[in-house]
Amino acid sequence: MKHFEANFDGLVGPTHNYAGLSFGNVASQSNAAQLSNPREAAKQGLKKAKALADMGLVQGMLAPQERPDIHSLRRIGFTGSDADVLAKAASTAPLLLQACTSASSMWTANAATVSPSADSSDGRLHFTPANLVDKLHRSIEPTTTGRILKAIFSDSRHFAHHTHLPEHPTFGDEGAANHTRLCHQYGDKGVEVFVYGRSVADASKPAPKKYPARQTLEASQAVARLHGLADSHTVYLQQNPDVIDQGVFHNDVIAVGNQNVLFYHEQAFLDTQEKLAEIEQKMQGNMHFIEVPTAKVGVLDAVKSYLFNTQIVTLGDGNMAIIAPTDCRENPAVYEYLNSLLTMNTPIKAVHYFDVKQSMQNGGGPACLRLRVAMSEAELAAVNPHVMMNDALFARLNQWVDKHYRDRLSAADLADPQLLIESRTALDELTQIMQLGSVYQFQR
Ligand SMILES: N=C(N)NCCC[C@H](NC(=O)CCC(=O)O)C(=O)O
Repeated sequence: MKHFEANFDGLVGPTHNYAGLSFGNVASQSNAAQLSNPREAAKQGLKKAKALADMGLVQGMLAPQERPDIHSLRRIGFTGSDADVLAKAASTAPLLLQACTSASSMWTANAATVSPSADSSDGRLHFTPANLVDKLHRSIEPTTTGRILKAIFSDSRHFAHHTHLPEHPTFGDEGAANHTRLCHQYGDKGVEVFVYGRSVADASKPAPKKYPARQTLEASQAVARLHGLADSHTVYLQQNPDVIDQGVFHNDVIAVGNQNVLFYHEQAFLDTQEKLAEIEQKMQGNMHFIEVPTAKVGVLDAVKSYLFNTQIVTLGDGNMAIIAPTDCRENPAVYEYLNSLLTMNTPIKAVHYFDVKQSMQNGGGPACLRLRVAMSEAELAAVNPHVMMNDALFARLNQWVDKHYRDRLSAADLADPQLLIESRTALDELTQIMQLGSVYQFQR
């Protein structure tokens, strides 16, 4: 049977805005209070997703979440009509309103950790939504994320869904952004590499000093247990705390893997040589480790351009291509590196550039926008077909965006009760397009 890796991209929601909510994420902080363009953001994302589908890859879309999240605002004591709740939150606690209005669920690399059936002990594909406890605006995502995933991967003979980990800093979990599944062929049992920023139990491990380490070792281990992964095929790797302090808030800002390729920055990890040897041994050889030296691309250039927040995809002919943000083409050192990479005799033979600047300004590159699900043809046949990208869905979603999305949003607009109505109207229609059922609180 044929196996492949599908990408499920997050559809950008109607409240996409720049609120500067992510301490430690340089782009989010430096673009705070800029005007955003939700319509353009959604269209940039759709264009990238469609281009991958056109390359012959299996591509799906994940629905955005309900924002402003009136239910969270009510839970913290704002009362009255929906418009009253918005007005009171805006005047007394604008930060809380911003947190409850972020479209951050668009970065589906943080939606969940996914283990393919070849890796799990029960032969099913496993999903654990990430609790995202490090950031208030993201910590309100996992329940709805779980519902959306269940509405798409509903067949329990193929798919197993877990509840997100306990909402405590011990289990800080950022999902697939800190997880890379390596393999030879997609249907083979792979090696799942979990990259953590700190350990709660082991104080001897170093931790960053300036910015938070969002992912803990304890969370990674819990997910591996839930998914029934074998120790012989699992590797725990610590991220270099110094690079977290330079703005590498997720591992996928400094490393990316696909099949037997691991593409990473020289400074990405701790104990690099020892850990790469463990990966090589667990993969039983034939790995391509592509290390980018600091002398060629510094950490700051990597963070600015998102060289490692690229997608590495395997095309029909077996060759790999890199899906990069146009920011990589605009950075001379990075562009030169990517051009030289194509001559280096690795499986990567092409680079394709996409403009996802609306997302980039919040620290989300091409790889943040997608959740990878390696699966078989039989598993794909069990997926809700109405979320899969094709000409018809692309046209339908573009029309839907044109109909419902604004082309500018400022901080002041977040309190506009009309924005809430527009957002709910759009999402209600989207659940029909994607046949998701009532996944949103306002529909229940
Ligand atoms: N690297 C991956 N996989 N994802 C990127 C997530 C970016 C997101 N930005 C934000 O949430 C900014 C929102 C704001 O400031 O308005 C975050 O920091 O969690």
